Amino acid sequence: MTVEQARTSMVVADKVTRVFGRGDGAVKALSEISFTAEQGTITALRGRSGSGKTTLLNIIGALDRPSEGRLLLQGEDLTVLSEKQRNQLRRQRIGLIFQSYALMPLMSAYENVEFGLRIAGIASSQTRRMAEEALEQVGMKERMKHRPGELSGGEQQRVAIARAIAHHPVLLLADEPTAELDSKTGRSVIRLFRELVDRLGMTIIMTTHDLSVLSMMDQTIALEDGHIGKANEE
Ligand SMILES: Nc1ncnc2c1ncn2[C@@H]1O[C@H](COP(=O)(O)OP(=O)(O)OP(=O)(O)O)[C@@H](O)[C@H]1O
Repeated sequence: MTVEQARTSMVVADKVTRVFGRGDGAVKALSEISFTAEQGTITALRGRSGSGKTTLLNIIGALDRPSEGRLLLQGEDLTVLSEKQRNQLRRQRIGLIFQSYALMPLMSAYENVEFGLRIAGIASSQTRRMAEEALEQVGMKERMKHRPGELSGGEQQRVAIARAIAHHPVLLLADEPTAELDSKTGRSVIRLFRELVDRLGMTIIMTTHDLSVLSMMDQTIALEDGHIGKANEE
């Protein structure tokens, strides 16, 4: 990796190691993981349960810090930032999608997205326009008055995606975004990801167990027990 590459890539993981606990009880969840994700691409982190996917995603999303190694976002080393700086960076530049959607059941789709923007500190004069725009981008504007319980799993996931992209992040991180969906709906979520990449220039990193979506990725990083797996060499 040249210095120039490190500066221009969206994400650079440089020998990222994460150890939980100390002494005899210590667990090495990640061991010297290095990879690069370029702007405008979709990367899958795949591997069995316990292989370290979520731990790595949390470090990329500045929710956690490596024990050793560096994580660069747009050339900036996240590992040297204070917690306050990391929170601010996450609010401005990163969108997060969780497996279980994490939508508020008593709020409509629109209110869920708008609430997310308010929490992110967006001025109230802007939140309506930004929430509607995000719901439009995921094809949910017509159904935005519905509550999550009145929507299908695929539609709920679209609302969760709208909430994650409404503040215009450069990087979208998704933990098992297709796990709760049937394979057809799962593929349509990945097609939506592709549109976000092509139309908005977003960069997406997602974890998955789902082999059927891997052909739709630009890059797959296989993890095995916290190491980069042999599958990457195939
Ligand atoms: N906070 C923690 N404290 C201690 N050990 C942890 C912690 N978080 C993760 N681990 C351990 O680190 C390893 C990797 O876990 P991780 O959740 O990253 O795997 P994963 O590939 O995302 O699994 P899954 O697909 O089940 O979510 C596991 O052995 C796990 O038990």
